[in-house]
Amino acid sequence: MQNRQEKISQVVVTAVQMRDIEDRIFAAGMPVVALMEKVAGLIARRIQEIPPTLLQKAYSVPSNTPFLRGSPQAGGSRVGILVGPGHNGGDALVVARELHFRGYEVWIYSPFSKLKELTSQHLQYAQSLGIPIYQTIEQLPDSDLLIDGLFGFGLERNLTDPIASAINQLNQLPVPIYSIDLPSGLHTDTGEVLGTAIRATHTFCLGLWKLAFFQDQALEYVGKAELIDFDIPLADVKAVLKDAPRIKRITPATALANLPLPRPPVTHKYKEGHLLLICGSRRYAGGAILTGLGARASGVGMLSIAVPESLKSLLVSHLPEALIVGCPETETGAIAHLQLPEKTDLSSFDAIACGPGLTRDATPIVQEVINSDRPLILDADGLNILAQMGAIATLKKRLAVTVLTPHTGEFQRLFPDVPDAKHDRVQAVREAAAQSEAIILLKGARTAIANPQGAVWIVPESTPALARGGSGDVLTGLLGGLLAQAATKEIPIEDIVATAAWWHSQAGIIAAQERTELGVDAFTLTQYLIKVLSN
Ligand SMILES: NC(=O)C1=CN([C@@H]2O[C@H](COP(=O)(O)OP(=O)(O)OC[C@H]3O[C@@H](n4cnc5c(N)ncnc54)[C@H](O)[C@@H]3O)[C@@H](O)[C@H]2O)[C@@H](O)CC1
Ligand SMILES: Nc1ncnc2c1ncn2[C@@H]1O[C@H](COP(=O)(O)OP(=O)(O)O)[C@@H](O)[C@H]1O
Ligand SMILES: [K+]
Repeated sequence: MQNRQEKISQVVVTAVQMRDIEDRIFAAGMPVVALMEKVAGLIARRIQEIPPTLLQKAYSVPSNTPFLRGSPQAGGSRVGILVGPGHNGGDALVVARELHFRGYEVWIYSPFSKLKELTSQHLQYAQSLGIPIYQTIEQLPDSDLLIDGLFGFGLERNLTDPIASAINQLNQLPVPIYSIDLPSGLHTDTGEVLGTAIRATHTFCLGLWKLAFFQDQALEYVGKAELIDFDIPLADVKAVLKDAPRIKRITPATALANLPLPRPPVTHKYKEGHLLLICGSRRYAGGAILTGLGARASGVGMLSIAVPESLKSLLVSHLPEALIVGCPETETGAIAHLQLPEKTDLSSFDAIACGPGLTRDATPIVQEVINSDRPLILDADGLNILAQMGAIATLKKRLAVTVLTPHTGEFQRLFPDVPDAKHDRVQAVREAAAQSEAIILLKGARTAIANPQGAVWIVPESTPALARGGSGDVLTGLLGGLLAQAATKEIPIEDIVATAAWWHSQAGIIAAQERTELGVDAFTLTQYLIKVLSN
């Protein structure tokens, strides 16, 4: 059985769900004031673990620097506490009080005249302790660190002046900012900037992961994110989420559980999946190689790769283990139609992945695989051709599962009527999956995957090192290989898709750690895939 921490770490909630969960806890008897003490106490302890050296230099530290633990020696540091009108401000004031007693030089910025009662009481007590309190931004003294308790998930509308311009000025200060719950100014669900927002170096997300943390548009505001677990009972989480479609963070445990490991001791290559890749053109030869290398890393039992005839010897030289199927070419060097070896047809394959490097001249072959009854992944030009056919109507006719792997541009071409994928990627991918009855993987800094039933999986961490031509081709091959291997097992396809996306991102992260964010070209990425499992 999974332990509580693992289960909590998978959960992602909206603001409304978080409010409902908290309400249940309060209704059950937990006093609000006690919970605030508990939560803020945990935050204060985390702040004390930041070594002074990191504080002074933190604004120049790369965003992937881990928190350093076990050095509670930061007494004497100057900490500015930014206090808003609600309970986010209340949390911040408890942190202010705790740090004051631990020997930090604390000041408070409290620009609002009307505060919630509990927040007001904490402010009054802080004042009685002699902690300086300022109402205007011009009065603020220097600090080594700012703690942002202006707004949490209670932010309701766009920020306006004077608080908006104060936030803009605070963002200019050369000190790290630690946000409580989420950076003030971000929409809790969409991650949209409501007027303006704090650019945090770190954010302590309280209790359960909020959706904003996984929306691309929020990432540059969130900085390094950490969950502060304050013992929300799982029963309350379940009670609130029971009927809602799930949004799940993919964790290492869930991803690894879906891998075809260990292999049964008695097996053979066709039992471990036969994947057909259809990719490449005279113009885009490399994409076919990268897709093949991604598939190789999946461990798939048999790999066939259909390419234009003129690419055959190139592919053989890079992937000697694969069966390379040379196909007749169009004048432009695209695959004209599929020409499989004798006694083979599409039913010979456990899965098909089609698209990287095809060019739009390969329409007949895309049509052919769409008409087949095989599990199918469409990527790149496969998606562009599908968009021309009319994605939703075409996909609804399919008899087997389809997985689409668009980036935002491809997504918009496929689903022009789904609301802007840049505004709320999670909602957009969910809607597209429901409309098309396909599984959709929307690529991005935080890749999101949805099934037609409305469930969503999110890759919680990745690296901009992957923003390079060809890394998507690697993912298509990897996913194809896993899908083919899963054909004989009873693992839901969407779980396989989530596993592939997680694996791909982890390989990028490990490669970037060793080689910097500039050292992860797509070929290199293929060489790091297996390290994710063997580390
Ligand atoms: N109750 C507790 O003890 C707990 C508190 N937590 C903290 O409480 C926060 C939620 O508290 P609240 O519900 O009080 O909400 P917030 O503190 O996020 O802010 C809401 C307050 O801001 C005002 N407001 C909203 N939008 C505004 C705008 N655009 N301009 C000016 N004012 C605006 C509202 O009128 C309200 O007073 C969480 O984010 C978290 O930090 C919880 O995480 C843990 C439990
Ligand atoms: N900023 C980023 N952070 C993390 N991953 C990224 C980022 N930008 C791109 N990626 C990942 O890199 C891959 C790019 O794929 P794609 O856009 O199809 O490009 P290509 O087809 O040229 O390889 C996707 O898996 C995507 O999620
Ligand atoms: K905040």
